[in-house]
Amino acid sequence: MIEEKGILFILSGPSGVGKGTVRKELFDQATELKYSISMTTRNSRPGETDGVDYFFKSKEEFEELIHQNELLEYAKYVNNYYGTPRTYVEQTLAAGYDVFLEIEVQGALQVKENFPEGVFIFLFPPSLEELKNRIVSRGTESSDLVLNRLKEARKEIEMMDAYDYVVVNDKVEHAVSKVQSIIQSEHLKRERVAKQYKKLLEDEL
Ligand SMILES: Nc1ncnc2c1ncn2[C@@H]1O[C@H](COP(=O)(O)OP(=O)(O)OP(=O)(O)O)[C@@H](O)[C@H]1O
Ligand SMILES: Nc1nc2c(ncn2[C@@H]2O[C@H](COP(=O)(O)O)[C@@H](O)[C@H]2O)c(=O)[nH]1
Repeated sequence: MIEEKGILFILSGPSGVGKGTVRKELFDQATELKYSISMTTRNSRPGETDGVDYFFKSKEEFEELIHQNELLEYAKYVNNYYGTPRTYVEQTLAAGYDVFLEIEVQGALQVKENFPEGVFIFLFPPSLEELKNRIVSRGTESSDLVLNRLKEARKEIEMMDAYDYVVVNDKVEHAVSKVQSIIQSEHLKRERVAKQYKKLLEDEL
């Protein structure tokens, strides 16, 4: 019997490139994906809701989750912790649903160690100048934090080669359509492999 597990998709890339925007648009269209809501110790931004955008935690609560091995991955990013709840991801994949993570690069590399079969997508900005414009125009960070995020972005872009796919977020609809094509083709790939495997088993019997 072939196990029908879901596929883990990881969308990553520098702050401000548009990961959240692309993910929200994708989810408006692709209802079969399950989004894993992250934990964070950063303060909520206006309009963000606990349990929808993030699970907001204190530093102590987050460190306890680390200690209890409750996180699939976590990273300290510009003075705050961010992490992915392990149980949700493992149970949802085991139930046969695809899971979608939207996380920064250190975390994505940790996931790759434990889930090498995951599909890793790097969202790339049209230019560094445009990346800066996007973070600044979002208006959620002070100028110090914008600089820290841009410094981090340079390091993150250097890790791009570790990903399976690179998608340029020039126009949101283009980027979303490329991510949708990646999802479809990964399903076709796995169906093909499963068929070959089934045939191999039948031939052996
Ligand atoms: N293709 C695009 N063209 C122009 N602006 C965009 C595009 N994609 C996203 N933006 C804008 O850029 C800003 C940053 O986008 P978003 O918050 O989605 O980035 P992010 O990668 O999720 O950031 P972070 O990692 O900091 O959470 C937002 O103001 C968003 O509206
Ligand atoms: N390693 C992880 N990174 C995460 C997770 N959830 C979000 N993120 C990333 O953190 C930065 C900053 O996010 P912001 O909401 O403060 O702008 C960004 O790159 C997110 O994608 C996670 O669970 N693990």
